[in-house]
Amino acid sequence: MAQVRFAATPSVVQPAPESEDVPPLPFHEMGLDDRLLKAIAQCGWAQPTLIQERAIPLILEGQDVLARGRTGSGKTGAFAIPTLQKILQAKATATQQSVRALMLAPSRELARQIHANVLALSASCGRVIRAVDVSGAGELESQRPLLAELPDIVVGTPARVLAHLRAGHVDVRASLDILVIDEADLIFSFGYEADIKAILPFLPSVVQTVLTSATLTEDVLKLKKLILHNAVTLKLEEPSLPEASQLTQYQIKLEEEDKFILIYALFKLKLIQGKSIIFVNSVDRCYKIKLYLEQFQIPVCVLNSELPVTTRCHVVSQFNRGLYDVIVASDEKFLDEQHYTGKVDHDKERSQRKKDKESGVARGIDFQFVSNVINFDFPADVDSYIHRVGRTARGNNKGTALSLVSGRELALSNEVENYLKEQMGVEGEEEHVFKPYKFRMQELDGFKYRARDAWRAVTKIAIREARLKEIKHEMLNSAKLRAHFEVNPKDAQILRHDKALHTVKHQAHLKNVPDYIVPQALKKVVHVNPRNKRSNNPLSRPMSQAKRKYEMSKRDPLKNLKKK
Ligand SMILES: Nc1ncnc2c1ncn2[C@@H]1O[C@H](COP(=O)(O)OP(=O)(O)OP(=O)(O)O)[C@@H](O)[C@H]1O
Repeated sequence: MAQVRFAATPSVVQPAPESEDVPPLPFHEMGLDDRLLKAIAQCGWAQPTLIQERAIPLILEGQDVLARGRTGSGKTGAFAIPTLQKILQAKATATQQSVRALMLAPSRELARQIHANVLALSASCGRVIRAVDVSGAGELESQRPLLAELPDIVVGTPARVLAHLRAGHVDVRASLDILVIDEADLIFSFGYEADIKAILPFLPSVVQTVLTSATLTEDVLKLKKLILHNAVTLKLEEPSLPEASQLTQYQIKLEEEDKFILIYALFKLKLIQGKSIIFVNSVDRCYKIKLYLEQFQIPVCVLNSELPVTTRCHVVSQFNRGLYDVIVASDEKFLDEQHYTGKVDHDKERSQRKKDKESGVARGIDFQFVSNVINFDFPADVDSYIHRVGRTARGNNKGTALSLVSGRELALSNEVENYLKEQMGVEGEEEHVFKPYKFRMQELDGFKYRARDAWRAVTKIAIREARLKEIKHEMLNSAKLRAHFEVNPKDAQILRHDKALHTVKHQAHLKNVPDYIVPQALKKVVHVNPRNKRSNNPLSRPMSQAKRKYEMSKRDPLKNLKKK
């Protein structure tokens, strides 16, 4: 039956050393402060990733660095650790508090993540290091007090940081030691080039600069020329995705109906272990899968371009905290939104931005400890595949990717596999990067009828209602609209009591998996419905309402007492 089981909770593996004779340089041999080593250990980072091993010593030496590393290679730690070390060193002798590091990221989500990483890595330093994230959506003026305290590290999007510098909320000309521009290629795609240029006159004439990027585009090289001096370029010759020992990539050829039958069975029979992201190609499909899986009591959350940035951050943080095991993500239109970056589109960059059309969800956002990525719909191109699959097997963790490929998607999947084969140096027609996911679909016949029922129940109207419901929920919770609702409580009421939702027809039987539909081969390994067994408790057996009432009253000691 299911010959391949998904990876269990990820375990840590060693980073590949450059050659057999050169062992990786461990963190404790990098001359780092004990407080940092303690925090690194608390993050669970046993060994540096390749990019960390190379970049940390260079940045500590004071070199300008352009670090190209594949997605999930640990670039944030590569610049955050040496920055913190330098700040600790400087503060040991400094007499004045000042802003020493500026970290720019192309989106609020990424800025928030960098900030969270910096806080985690400085957790053992007590109050010695202060870091603020100014990328939030609030008023510029409200962040002024944060900057007035001269935090050691300021994190933000280029537009926000520039606005503060122009407003005179902070002056770093005499104090800044290090400038980091993370995801430099996205800085261009998101139209921040002009802001970066405008920031430069507010910086000291000489400042150590670190650029990180997943790709070395022309734009990134231009930026390197503009702001880096005698920089070392770390162009790690790694394939775009981790090697097979860290990331297992499976593929199964299935048409639409079999796709939804399979995911139902995989989740319901717990053949997938650990946290998973299911990728689809549109917002509608996102809700379709959510409403479909929810009928089987498989709780999932959604992430898509319609949700405001705060909600998206909230969803990712809930997922990271383990509140959900499954996220359904779609990436359509993600970057066309003004609110993603908090910035007006620049026409010039628009066409380029479209190329990145899925990086918003998939790229840069750090879903933690994702064991599996499932491509329910196959992505549109190689880049999208890499960005999606790059959400698992991050840092030194292991992961699995499973692509469900229909006949129409086969050509795309071959294209992606050929690209990966070339990158990984896999030769020969018979050799594959995508392992076949061997699942005998005919044994899922018992699941078919339930799956069809549930799939059909998710009508277009149900999807529209689900999307509307989420938007209404966002409006009711919007900080910006709160004042309006206080003055106009009727508006809030209307939103709350708008016409009843055409929710998906509730089919109680779908939540259980009767034993007779479980494939014979899996009966011994899966444990579904432990409550299916007849129990001695009469209340747990199916019974009419009248009978239940009678049983309840029989069990209620007070009622029994009264009768006596
Ligand atoms: N040395 C390490 N050991 C184990 N895990 C690590 C290590 N360094 C970083 N990680 C983890 O790996 C994940 C990816 O790190 P990070 O976000 O810095 O990657 P990235 O290269 O910036 O990726 P992207 O380009 O997609 O943003 C994070 O969850 C991080 O906690």
